Amino acid sequence: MLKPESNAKRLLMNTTGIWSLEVNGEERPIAVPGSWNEQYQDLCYEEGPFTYRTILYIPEELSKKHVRLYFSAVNTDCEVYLNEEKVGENHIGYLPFEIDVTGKMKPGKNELKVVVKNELKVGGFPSKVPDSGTHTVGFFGSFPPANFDFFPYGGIIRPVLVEFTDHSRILDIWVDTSKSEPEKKLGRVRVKVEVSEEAMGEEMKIKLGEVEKKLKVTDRFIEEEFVLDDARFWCPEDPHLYPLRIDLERDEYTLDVGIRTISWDEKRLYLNGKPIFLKGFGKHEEFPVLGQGTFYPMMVKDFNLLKWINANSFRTSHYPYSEEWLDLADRLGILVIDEAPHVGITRYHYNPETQKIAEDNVQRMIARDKNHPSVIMWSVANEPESNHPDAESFFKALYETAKEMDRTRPVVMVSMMDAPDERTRDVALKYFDIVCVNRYYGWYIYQGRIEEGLQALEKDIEELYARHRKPIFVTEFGADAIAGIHYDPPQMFSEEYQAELVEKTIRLLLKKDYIIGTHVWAFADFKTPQNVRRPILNHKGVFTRDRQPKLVAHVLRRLWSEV
Ligand SMILES: O=C(O)[C@H]1O[C@@H](Oc2ccc([N+](=O)[O-])cc2)[C@H](O)[C@@H](O)[C@@H]1O
Repeated sequence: MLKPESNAKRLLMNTTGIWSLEVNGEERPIAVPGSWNEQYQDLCYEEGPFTYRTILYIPEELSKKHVRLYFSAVNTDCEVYLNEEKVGENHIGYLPFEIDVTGKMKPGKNELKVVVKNELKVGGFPSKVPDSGTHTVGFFGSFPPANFDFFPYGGIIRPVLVEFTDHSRILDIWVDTSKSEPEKKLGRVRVKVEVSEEAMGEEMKIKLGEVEKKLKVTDRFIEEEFVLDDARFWCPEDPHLYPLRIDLERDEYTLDVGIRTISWDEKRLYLNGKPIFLKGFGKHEEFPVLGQGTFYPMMVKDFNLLKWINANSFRTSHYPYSEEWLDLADRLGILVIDEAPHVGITRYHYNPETQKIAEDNVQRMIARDKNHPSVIMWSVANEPESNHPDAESFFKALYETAKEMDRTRPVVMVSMMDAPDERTRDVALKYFDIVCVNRYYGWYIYQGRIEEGLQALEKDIEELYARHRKPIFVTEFGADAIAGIHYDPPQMFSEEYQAELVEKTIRLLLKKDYIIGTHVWAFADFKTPQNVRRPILNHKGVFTRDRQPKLVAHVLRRLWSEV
């Protein structure tokens, strides 16, 4: 599935703006994209279902085109109706889905209706804590009872687009540069294009940079290889993109291609044959008032801050982000660990039906993001209950699903398990290419005792390496700091404590030659469900929720300029 594009042969209509939301038979204005929870106080904790409506006006000539509705993301379960006819449904958030409505758009006025429910479900997506009784403590008494640590925002969170094309059209494009030889500056770009039946017999032009190939379309799938001498390899220092242009007689599509290779061995991760160390963060796509609604200034600001702080990467914890994040990452040279919307997976997910859904989610993420040079790794889940015996076959299947679609990138699962305590033994981590772990020494354990925490961390990491003999990526560590709180000697929740813990953890991990990266949790403060550990926000941000630096930001900026 290709992201809709506007060009000389394709027309794109954006429905962004004020839609109508029906709540208990009453109509209210609602912004799309956005989350309902932050636009109305009385809807803050509501799961719906709520009915969204908007009107689409279509000129007559466009109603005869191939028409596709593209929902960039709806959280979470939804049914879509066009002029009162049900045209589609979708059941996972954070991933796009398309609906072919060719022949169903009338000239003039059309009503688009979307019924959305954002229900937390035990064993479902989004995941609910199995026991959410009011007398349980800590996260298990959270409200709303999300089985994860960020606010479960609902609604049409990303743009809804209507794309008009000819019936003869380009359906998908795959780009593979993994056979390139960086030492020889030799770029090999394999391009595969899928077209509709109607394109058969047409002439196609495929142009990469200055090289153009012409051919006659005789098959739904067309494959070509471009060989470039003296290629500019895409990397954080020089994120060079070559425009790839596909032309049919009645359709066209342009995609930016970065030529680069990814590889790994027992100890290291390599970009273009050279070891790369990942410096950066886990983060969230959320903001006051907007909830999880797409918001472009925040993306530009966050990339600006990533550059300012000398980071080279981030993880799209704990769901795929808006596609524009990846377009910007390609352009600016930031590496991305792309994570499936699988957070809070428990033993209640380990059944064939849910496994099928999870496999589908992984496939949909890879289908969406496969062509981005910035995506360096696929993560199939964050912190599942992976010490449960049934986790083994579940995650093995997700690993294989990802590998079947893409053998060129490492596939990982982010584990909070496999610590020295035998009860945390991870049964699935062994299947993955790189060992990714989240560790909170000096925070949840060894509270207030940074030095002892570091010793325990070192032992833990050494044991992990001895068990797995694979590169280790510490995908989370950190401490809450409430901006403006200072304390000496450093106390938990002070800016000093966070700065010391983060700096010392990174310095310790840098000494191990099998550590391929350290990602601080988190980039910025973010809203969570209500519970005793969270004064409205998770305060582990290196930046505040409105993107101002805490003390640790200055420390990281200096540290990361040296490594
Ligand atoms: O807690 C955090 O700040 C972050 O850590 C991770 O979740 C944990 C929650 C509790 C414990 N614990 O009690 O040990 C450890 C980890 C999650 O990946 C992340 O979404 C969350 O925001």
